[in-house]
Amino acid sequence: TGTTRPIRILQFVQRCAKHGDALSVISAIDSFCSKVEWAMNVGDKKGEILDAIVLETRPRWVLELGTYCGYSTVRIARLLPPGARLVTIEMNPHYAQVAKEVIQHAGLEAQVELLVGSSSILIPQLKKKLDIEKFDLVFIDHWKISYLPDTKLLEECGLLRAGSVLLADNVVCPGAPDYLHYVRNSPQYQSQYYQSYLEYLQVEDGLEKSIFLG
Ligand SMILES: CNc1ncnc2c1ncn2[C@@H]1O[C@H](/C=C/CNC(=O)c2cc(-c3ccc(F)cc3)cc(O)c2O)[C@H](F)[C@H]1O
Ligand SMILES: [Mg+2]
Repeated sequence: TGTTRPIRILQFVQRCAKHGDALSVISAIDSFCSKVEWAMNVGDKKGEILDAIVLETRPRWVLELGTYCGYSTVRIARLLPPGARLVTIEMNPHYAQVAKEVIQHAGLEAQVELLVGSSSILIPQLKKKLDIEKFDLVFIDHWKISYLPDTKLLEECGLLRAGSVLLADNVVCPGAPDYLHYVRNSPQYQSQYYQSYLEYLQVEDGLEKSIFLG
């Protein structure tokens, strides 16, 4: 009984962050998760690398796998050019509801399409459902064992184009070894590791940026 960690994060955001101010939502979550309760958000250090890659990519269509509480959803959506859209997939309805309210508090609901369901079911439906051609940027942050199968599914569904950027969280901790081997050895990808730290801790982690070559 009682609340869940995502609910406690949402309550802190609703109490301490200014409605419509994405930066205050981001810093409220980082403050809560670094001082009160750790949570698996990409966090402030890796978040700065994520921000830089969103800005350099200037994406029109972004896909996020694993919404959780919506922290990285807000980080990405706040940096999108007008008309650009972020599709985020979350299979846990409780997490999805929390994320929906976090995204609303940040005032970014117009830029975000939050889909509740498993990526393996929803990815093949995206072209039909959302009139999408290809994704310019994919942020991968769901179950680590699902990174590789879902990357192959994106390829098979024709959702990547030459130049599409995949950005994967946690390639060191907890790690995604089969995914890392694939993107670093496949001739279809140009891959680069960005060393950083696990969210809110002094443990190494990093992001892997992989450009699909088509
Ligand atoms: C498989 N298809 C899915 N489709 C839609 N939503 C999904 C799917 N699979 C999961 N979800 C959804 O995506 C989320 C899952 C995120 C998993 N993330 C982590 O495990 C993760 C773990 C650590 C970590 C590091 C050190 C340590 F000591 C303990 C933990 C750090 C991180 O940054 C992480 O991202 C959500 F929970 C799940 O419903
Ligand atoms: Mg992560």
